[in-house]
Parts: sequence; structure tokens; C-alpha cells
Amino acid sequence: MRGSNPAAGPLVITAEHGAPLVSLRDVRFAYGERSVLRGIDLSVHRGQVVAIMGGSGCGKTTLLRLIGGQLKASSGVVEVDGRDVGKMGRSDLYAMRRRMGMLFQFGALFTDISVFDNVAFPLREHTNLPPSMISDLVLMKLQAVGLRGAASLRPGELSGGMARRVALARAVALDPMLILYDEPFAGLDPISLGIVGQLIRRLNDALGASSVMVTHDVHESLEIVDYIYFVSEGRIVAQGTPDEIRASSDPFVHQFVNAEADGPVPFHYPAPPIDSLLQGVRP
Ligand SMILES: Nc1ncnc2c1ncn2[C@@H]1O[C@H](COP(=O)(O)OP(=O)(O)OP(=O)(O)O)[C@@H](O)[C@H]1O
Repeated sequence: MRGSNPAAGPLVITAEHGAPLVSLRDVRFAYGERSVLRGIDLSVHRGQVVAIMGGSGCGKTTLLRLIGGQLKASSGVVEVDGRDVGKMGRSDLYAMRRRMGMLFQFGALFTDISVFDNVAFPLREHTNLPPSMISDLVLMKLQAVGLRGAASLRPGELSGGMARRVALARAVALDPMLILYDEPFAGLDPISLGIVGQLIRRLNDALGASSVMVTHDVHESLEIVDYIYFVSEGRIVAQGTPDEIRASSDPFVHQFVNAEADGPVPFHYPAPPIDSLLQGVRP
């Protein structure tokens, strides 16, 4: 089984892992009339880090929101830790979210409080722990992301990579069973990106958690995840372990791994032909 060493290779799923922590079965979702997800089947086993990739607007963030219970599926089942998220009431949802860490796009920190207070925020909000214990927990989380020395700084005094690491520390403050990341690498320079990637893997393994990460960064993901799903037009179009993805000849995977501008993922958002719209330039 995979330990804390990211070089140890993908987590091998055996019977001992039991039922997946997250399971989506034939999940469909529409914003009003606009159908976004058209029958998604996806599993995240305990201990795994799983990436979800796909073109812009294909429904990746929507998938994370369904897992986090911020949205309800139009049909199909979203199960987390054996419970149907779509059927949970408010208090159950609140209790479940307390066991999830979330880092949404750009991991926005509260700008007018210190790094320490940012990481302490979920602990103060969701627990009745005494201040001395909160302080110890915050310092341990900051230590885990290498920023204990930055505890008294304000977010404005941090680099982009440091700010993302603080957001990671805050996302895992409550020792979550599941961590959801939306574009954790967005806007980072290559070195920070590598550091954040390794931290995502290490925090997952150290906590014995599972992680789902929506990202465009194929190469970093291949280094740290156990499994990858590719989404297009509301469906899973390819999936596999990093080795399977690297060896794949699937045109969709090929387009992604090689960052090609066009291919199965179209460059253009669906629209009528442009010559049906232009009025003065017809031949
Ligand atoms: N609240 C909303 N109301 C209506 N449509 C929405 C809403 N949120 C998202 N959409 C649409 O649903 C589709 C999927 O959005 P989503 O944010 O899940 O995509 P994504 O794959 O995460 O995109 P990106 O990679 O660009 O962040 C998009 O076409 C988007 O325009």
C-alpha cells in the first residue's frame, strides 16, 4: 500500500480498501435547461489522490460541488462515506462538510488577518477546543507546509506559492477524511507548483485522507495522483493510472498530455457558423 513517499507508485486497490469513499453513479446535472453532466460514474478509494481533468467549462467544478453537497444531482447517486449526499438534510450536510477540506480556486485567504488566524479559522468555527490546543494544531499544520515561521505575516506579505501553502494548511486544519481541490496549481510558478503538488500528496498520506483534485496540470498530476478521470461534454471519456495515461493512445488523452490546441476538445464554444452571423463581409 502507498505510504508517505510520493515515489512509491500508485496506490493499488485491493479488497482491503473496501467500498470507495466517494462514489458517483450515473450522475446527471443541469443548470436550468443547460445540461452539464450527462451520466458520470466515478470512484475515489480510501487513501487515493484522484485528478479530474477536462476542457474549460466541461463541468469539473460542478462535480466537486456535487461531492461537497453544495449542489444536488438532477439524477443518479453521489455517495460519500456510504451516505447519499443528495438525500442529506442541512445538519447532516454540515456535519459531512466538517469532515471535508476544501480549497477552491486560488484558495482565497482572509486578507486582513494573519496566516495563523487564517489556519485557526476553521478550528475556531467548528470546534470548542481551548486556545492553547488550537495554537498547537495551527503551528503543526503550518509546520507541515513549511511555513511555521510565517505565522504572524498577513497574506499580502506572502508570495503566491506561500499563500497557496497556507490555504492548504487551512484546508486540512480539521484533519479531513476527504480533501477537494479546485485548480490548486492555478497561477503558480513551476517551482511552487511542484512544492504544492508534493504537499497535496504528503498531506493526503499523512492524514490517511482521500483527495479529489480538479486541475489542468497534467504533468504535475501524473507525478502525484493514483488515478485520473478525463471529462468531456458531461461524460467520462478516459480514465486510468498515471502509467496507463502515459501509455494511452486515446486521442482525447493525447490532446491533453501534449497540450494540443485542438482535437477532441474543441477550441470553440458551441455556436452557429460565423458566416451566418456576420452581416457585411459576405463574398
Ligand atoms: N451557476 C451557474 N448557472 C448556470 N450555468 C453555470 C453555473 N455555473 C457553471 N455554469 C456552466 O456550467 C458549465 C460547467 O461549469 P464548471 O464551472 O463546472 O466547469 P469547469 O469544467 O470547472 O470549467 P473551468 O475549467 O473553466 O473552471 C459551464 O458551461 C458554465 O458556464
